[in-house]
Amino acid sequence: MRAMQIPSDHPLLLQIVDDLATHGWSQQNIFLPQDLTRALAAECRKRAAEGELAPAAVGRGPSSEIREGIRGDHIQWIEPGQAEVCDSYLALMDSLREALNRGLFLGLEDFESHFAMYPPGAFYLKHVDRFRDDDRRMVSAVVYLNDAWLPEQGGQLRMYLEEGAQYDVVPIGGCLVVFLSGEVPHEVLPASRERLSLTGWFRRRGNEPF
Ligand SMILES: O=C(O)CCC(=O)C(=O)O
Ligand SMILES: [Fe+2]
Repeated sequence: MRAMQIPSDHPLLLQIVDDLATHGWSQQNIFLPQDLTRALAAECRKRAAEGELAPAAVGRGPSSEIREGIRGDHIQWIEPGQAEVCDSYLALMDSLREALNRGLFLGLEDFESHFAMYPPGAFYLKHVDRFRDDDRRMVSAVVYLNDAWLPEQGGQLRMYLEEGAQYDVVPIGGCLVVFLSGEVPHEVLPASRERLSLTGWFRRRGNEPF
């Protein structure tokens, strides 16, 4: 798979920056190239088959716990150097990080991300992506890895926007959704089929002294 670095002034990235600045979120239906989407989906399925995905926890640190009544996805955190396809994804997200820093002066320093697999019927109740005791997450970015998804199969990402508005994203392969982590409550609706994605967060530096 080709390395996916693209210039941080690519029109698609500038569009995302502009959307975030004007309304706090952006949806790009054709973001990941089809071959990369397929390869990432295969990598996610392989890891699931090998038992590497684990039920996701709610919260952070010692108080985090598995609560399927809140979220029912299985995840695995991604590290650089594990797989070429994942490195291609990380390179693409790094270009987006640079574009966000250039356009919005967010001071984003790193990116953490995981594969997520929602079995049929699994959901993630309404939440925001920032922890009470850790506000480093600034921008959330989700890419979907599902072939030929139909709206009637469910699994939408529902975002709660200003003035009571709601917006649903159908998790179609190759689509990217980006939003301000602390400002957009959202939920994942249950689906009638397995739902695959990569979810990540751009983070700024913490407030530790020195
Ligand atoms: O998969 C999605 O559409 C969103 C997942 C999500 O909200 C999360 O992992 O925090
Ligand atoms: Fe979330």
